[in-house]
Amino acid sequence: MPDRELAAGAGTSKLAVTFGRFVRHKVGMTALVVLVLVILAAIIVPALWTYGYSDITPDLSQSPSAEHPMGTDTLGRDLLALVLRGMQQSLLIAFSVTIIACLIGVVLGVVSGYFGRYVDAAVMRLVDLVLTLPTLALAAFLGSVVAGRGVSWLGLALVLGSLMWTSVARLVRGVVLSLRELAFVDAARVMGASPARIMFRHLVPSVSDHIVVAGTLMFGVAILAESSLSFLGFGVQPPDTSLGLLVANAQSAVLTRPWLFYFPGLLIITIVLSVNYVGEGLRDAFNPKSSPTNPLATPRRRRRRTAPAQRRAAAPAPSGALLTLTDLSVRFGEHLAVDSVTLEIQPGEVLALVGESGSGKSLTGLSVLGLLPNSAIGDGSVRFAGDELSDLTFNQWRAYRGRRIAMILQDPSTTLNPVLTIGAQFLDSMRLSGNVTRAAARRRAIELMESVAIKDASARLDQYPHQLSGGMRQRIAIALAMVHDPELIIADEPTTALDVTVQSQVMATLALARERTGAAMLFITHDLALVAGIADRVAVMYQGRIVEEQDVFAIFDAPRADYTRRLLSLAPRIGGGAVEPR
Ligand SMILES: Nc1ncnc2c1ncn2[C@@H]1O[C@H](COP(=O)(O)OP(=O)(O)OP(=O)(O)O)[C@@H](O)[C@H]1O
Repeated sequence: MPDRELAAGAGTSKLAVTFGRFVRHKVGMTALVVLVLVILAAIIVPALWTYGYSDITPDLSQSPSAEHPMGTDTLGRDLLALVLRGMQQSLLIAFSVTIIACLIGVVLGVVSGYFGRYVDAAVMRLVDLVLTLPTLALAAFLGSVVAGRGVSWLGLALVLGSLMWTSVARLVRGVVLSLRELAFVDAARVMGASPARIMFRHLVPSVSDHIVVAGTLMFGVAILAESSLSFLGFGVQPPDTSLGLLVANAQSAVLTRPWLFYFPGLLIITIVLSVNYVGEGLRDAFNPKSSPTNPLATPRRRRRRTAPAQRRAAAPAPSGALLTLTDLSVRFGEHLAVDSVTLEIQPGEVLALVGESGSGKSLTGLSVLGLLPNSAIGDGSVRFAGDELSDLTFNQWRAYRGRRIAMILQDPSTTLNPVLTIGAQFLDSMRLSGNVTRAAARRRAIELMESVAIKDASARLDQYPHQLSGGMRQRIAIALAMVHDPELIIADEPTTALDVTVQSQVMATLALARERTGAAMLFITHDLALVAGIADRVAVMYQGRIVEEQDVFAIFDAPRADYTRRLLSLAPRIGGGAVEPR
């Protein structure tokens, strides 16, 4: 985990962390500087420059000189003054198009994603319809209508904006579809919030990063669209000008007076490339995991390290531990959620990580798989079988996730894909490690399901998760985690979402599956009673720190930390008796 981020992010908000990431994105930052310079030039220089864009000088068709740095056109107008005016108009139109398209796209996207069903179908058909329209031809037609009525740049921006919103609408709809089922939306509903409030107060801010990136990229497209329209004669009309119009006017003079063509052409390229690179930088800054080649995800000092294949053969950690966490910290702005956690798990060992809600257990587990939330800033070392994991790239992670380290999460109803049959989910998982025939996958899936006590496994393979009970779903999640015979299983509160009677069956299944494969396990729970039946060692976590770590017998017989004693006093006694280690 990038410690530079920790330094940059300590005591700062998510926005500041994102800004810090963007500032370190060299390409994005360089592009932003270029873009700002271009915009400043378009705003400031016309007021300082000797010539106005409509001034006629006696210097006809002059090549660049000290008097006219970009030369003059056939009418004697100074090209620098024209280019500056062209930049103003092109930037103004592109900016307006972006705002209009984003407004339409966000409103339709969020409404479509939130209401779903008929509303969604109607909006999506509208999107399809607009996508089938030949945008440029239609914009040319509408542009000529508005231009004919003397409508200015705003008319052109309205025409383009009303044709270019579809990508934003589809993006926002997709994100809202996945967000609307989350608990915070239900909570807002329960509090009596109106749909409009839920959409624009709760959902739109959650997609703001997507909107900013999409808007930036659209700005580049809008510059090109305006230039193309003006080039075709349907955009900005003389005596005013734009970059596209200047290029169009220079067409016939490319060989005789090339400066008329090169300067506005180069500016269009510069602006569009800069905007695109700024968009790329923003995307990486908002979501460092989004790009496998994102330099922010793999700081340079870490990229020098060996590839996973080489590291697999590397010597194990000196202690022989399978997993070693050293000084692991996770921070959200000023909040230190995990504070210098150091832990070891030996091959085949079960370490229980116990603590109350919010103590940092899940974040510790997620750190092992490099799956921290985007807003989290992590630091410290995670060594697995001698390999340092904290600096892997997206592709390098694939050698570990699901294959060598498996994770079982709290709620099987959300971890299993609701639209795939159980059989398809086994097949998908098995294909991670190479091609496997359907028949072979089916045989192995049945074997795995029987090993977690699923009766009638063959018939279950054709069912969907919603057709199974909660306990069955979690046992299938355990079987899925075992597909690749992982060396380490991270089980994060695997029974919390189940009712008490099913809990013990699932725990027994988990213990059996682990014993059968000999995998080590990090068992995360807030329930000390569960720990007794499965763990070899217990680490107790409180407010982000490990306050005690002992053998499972010692934890129950002679707890050292006050907090552990308090936890023990709260642990339920099955049948009223004491909690017994296994
Ligand atoms: N995405 C996030 N943004 C901000 N804070 C977060 C985020 N995820 C977790 N936290 C904070 O980090 C702390 C530890 O969270 P974590 O999920 O690791 O706790 P936990 O011990 O696993 O609790 P639980 O069993 O309730 O999940 C909590 O204070 C939580 O509020």
